Amino acid sequence: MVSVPGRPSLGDAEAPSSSPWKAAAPLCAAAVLAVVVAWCAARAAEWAWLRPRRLGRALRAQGLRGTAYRPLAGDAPLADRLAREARARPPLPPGFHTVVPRAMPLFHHAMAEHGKTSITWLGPTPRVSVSEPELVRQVLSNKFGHFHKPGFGQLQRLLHYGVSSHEGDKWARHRRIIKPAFHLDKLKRMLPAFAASCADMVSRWEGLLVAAAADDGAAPCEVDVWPEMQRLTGDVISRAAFGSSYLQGRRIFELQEEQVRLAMLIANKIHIPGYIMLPTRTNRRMKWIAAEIEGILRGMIAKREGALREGEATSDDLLGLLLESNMEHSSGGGMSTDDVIGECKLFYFAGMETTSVLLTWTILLLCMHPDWQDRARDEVLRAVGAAGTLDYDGLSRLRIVTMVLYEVLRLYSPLPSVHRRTYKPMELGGVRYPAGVLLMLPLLCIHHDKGVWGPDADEFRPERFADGVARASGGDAPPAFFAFGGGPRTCVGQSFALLEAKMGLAMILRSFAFELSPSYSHAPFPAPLLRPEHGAQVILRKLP
Ligand code: HEM
Repeated sequence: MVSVPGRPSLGDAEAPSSSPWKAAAPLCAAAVLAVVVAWCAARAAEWAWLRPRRLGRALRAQGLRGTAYRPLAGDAPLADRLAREARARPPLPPGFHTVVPRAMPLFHHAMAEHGKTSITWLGPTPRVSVSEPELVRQVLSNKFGHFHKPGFGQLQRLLHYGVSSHEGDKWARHRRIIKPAFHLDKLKRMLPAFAASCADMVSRWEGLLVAAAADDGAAPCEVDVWPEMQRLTGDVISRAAFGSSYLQGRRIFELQEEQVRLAMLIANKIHIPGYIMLPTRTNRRMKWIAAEIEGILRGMIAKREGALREGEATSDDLLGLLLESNMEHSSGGGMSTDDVIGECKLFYFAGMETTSVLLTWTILLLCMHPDWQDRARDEVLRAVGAAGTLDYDGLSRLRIVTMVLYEVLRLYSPLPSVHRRTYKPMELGGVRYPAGVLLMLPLLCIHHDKGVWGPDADEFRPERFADGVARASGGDAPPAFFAFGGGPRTCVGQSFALLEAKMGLAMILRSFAFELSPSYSHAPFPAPLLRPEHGAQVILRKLP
């Protein structure tokens, strides 16, 4: 650049005009940042504090009352005391199953104090628990589209994202495509897969008994049936979902098991917005597993779709049936590959732990009620013999086993509660709810309600199901049995679960006798399914 002495150079001339901008730039950036921070803080305050308070005020104005368990508001001692009392309860008197105060102490307390529709605060957000069966039925039927499932966080999306998370048209489309895969005719064809998994378990237990006998000459041995049932139902769903690709299915199952363990580790931090995005070791591992599972499923789906296009018959497994149904619906808008992956992941989550919880409590209750164990075993031996094949006809003859399973589902409902959020302002049971209220339907409490089930509601009495579910709660009232939910979103896999449970129980009953081990301690704990907190130790004996 040429500069003439005494005159400012071009560079000098430019300098004064650009310098105010240069000086202002950091100020502008700081101002923008301050606005963004203030906006985020206002949004966070609105969602985390102001909005819940407004909802609480609106509910109280409607006459609803409740109990708050807000540690910061000095309510912690009450919550602590209830939780302590629930855990320190003495052993149950034989025949009685007072599960609710132990498994849901806070809601039990709120309902005892404030009635069947009451509010509970676990933090600033009010939850309304509704336990009048007629109102629960109205919420689940969702006739006017007033209710949605509560929002699903990023963690849940990582674990599974299928029909249970969708709403509106997307939910209806997925449900239409999935439903045929669970049709009874299709389930009948999956029975050999169920039988193979049960036979593996029985021979494993026989091996344990042989080893125990070799050790000290005494034949019985102790088994914790909780992990055993998890293994069984994981195996069943791997075979039923992926047929010949069963080994890949098992790999998915193992990966998902690890994912659930990791999810439990971070469960108490997940309400922090964006927490799952942080590059912590657990988060990175979670994402790696999600990508690995997706990779395996994508490969399987591509192979099966290719075979379908070539006109090859699908196999009788859930994935094959799902793809077949998807192809039939493709003209009216089928599911994308990502959707199919989401549904496959959901089958594990929805189907595995629920059924293992049911089978575990069934074995424990049959230990506590040996007369029913004998009656159920006699029935199995009469219906199918000690070594006969357990086919669909044989399983449908098992009346006592079915009654036992329903009674266990009532007393120890695997899903103790389900949730809904009001989507629009609406009225329910004479109370006007604004949009955005979280409703908790405590299925377990309803199943133990003496006003509904009679004074023996806490007793194990399978004979109440002798005339079917519809008449079990007595009188002409519609059934107050919600173990599989209700309305259009009722469990799509309930026939699958019941067939699997009948098969598993029948195979165990005809090979083994069982009683509670002295090391067992009774502690139903919702985490979030109702599992035995300290395991389910039983003493097994091989039947002659
Ligand atoms: C004892 C076993 C089971 C119990 C107690 C159970 C319970 C339930 C309940 C209560 C719901 C309704 C949730 C709500 O309304 O928010 C549900 C939904 C669902 N269940 Fe099950 N379930 C069991 C087994 C299974 C199995 C074996 C499968 C599949 C393999 C399955 C798949 C599903 C699916 C996909 C949904 C969502 C349905 C929808 O939103 O449209 N479940 N289950």
